[in-house]
Amino acid sequence: MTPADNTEAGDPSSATALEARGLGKRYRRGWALRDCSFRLPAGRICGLVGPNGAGKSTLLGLATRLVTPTEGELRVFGVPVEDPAAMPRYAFLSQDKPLFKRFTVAETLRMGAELNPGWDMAAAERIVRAGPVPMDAKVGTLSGGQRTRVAFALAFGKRPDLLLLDEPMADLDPLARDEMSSLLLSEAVERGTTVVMSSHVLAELEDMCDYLLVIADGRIRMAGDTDELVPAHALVTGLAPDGKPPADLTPHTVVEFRASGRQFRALLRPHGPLAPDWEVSEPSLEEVLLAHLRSPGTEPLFTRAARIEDEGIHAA
Ligand SMILES: Nc1ncnc2c1ncn2[C@@H]1O[C@H](COP(=O)(O)OP(=O)(O)OP(=O)(O)O)[C@@H](O)[C@H]1O
Repeated sequence: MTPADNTEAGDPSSATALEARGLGKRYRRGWALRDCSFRLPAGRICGLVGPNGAGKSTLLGLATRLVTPTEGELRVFGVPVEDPAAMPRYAFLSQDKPLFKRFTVAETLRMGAELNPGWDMAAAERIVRAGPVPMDAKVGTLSGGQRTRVAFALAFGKRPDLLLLDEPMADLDPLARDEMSSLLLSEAVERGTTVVMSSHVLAELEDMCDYLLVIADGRIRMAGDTDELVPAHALVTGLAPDGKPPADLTPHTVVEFRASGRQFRALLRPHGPLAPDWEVSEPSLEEVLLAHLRSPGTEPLFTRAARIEDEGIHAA
């Protein structure tokens, strides 16, 4: 797909917000991200999940030009990320949310207006006022949660088509977290903004995200629509008298196997009928994620929407 195909298409929902091909970043210590190929369709709320050091911030850094790739390419709405034309399309909220402490909230928003041609002051003020955060307060005097709200206002005021968030809710109390997630969802849905949000809170991802990128050891392990990824798995329990995986499991991709006493419990991707004497249920998103995070060696799984052709990746 050419950039023109992607950005000029009448239906924005048919566009691709992010597309990575063979993307990789190597530091002196080794690869932080490797062989990263995926597609994120526009308009999705995408959770970026993985253990500490998996490569999530590196991927967000590559998407915002804070990190230079060692290999491969990344496109934002069809435009190579290094092309200045990509910059107005996205906003980034980093973990440390850098803001000028001596500026008041109002001055911070005015700075946003001056730096961003498409600035939407009404939207930025609405987000701040819902706090409530006093407009004349210096940023340095605000609580962590209030600062997060101002940072969100700065990001949304830019009216980005793609919003990249690195653990945005980490410093919020449960109430503020709930409030900011609703705000994030309603603002994103209203404008069709694509969101990529890294988080360690699996319940948060389950509530908010309709798309997932799961990373472990610098590689994409699972990518695609949540409502296809989860049903591609089954949670089965059955008899394993010797504590070993029974032969009936062989045709299936076993993500995780646990034996206790004479019973086993396995999370698997079925390939064909399951043994009739097993008890089978559909796992929750959290169960699927935990099993994959505990078993990073499992064959990667990509749904059709996430898959980059000819990369030898198995579709769900
Ligand atoms: N500037 C850097 N120089 C050297 N190594 C780095 C640098 N930034 C990241 N790394 C390494 O790259 C790997 C991926 O780090 P990254 O910060 O992307 O992980 P993460 O998934 O965001 O982790 P966390 O959940 O802890 O924030 C880690 O091994 C990290 O030590």
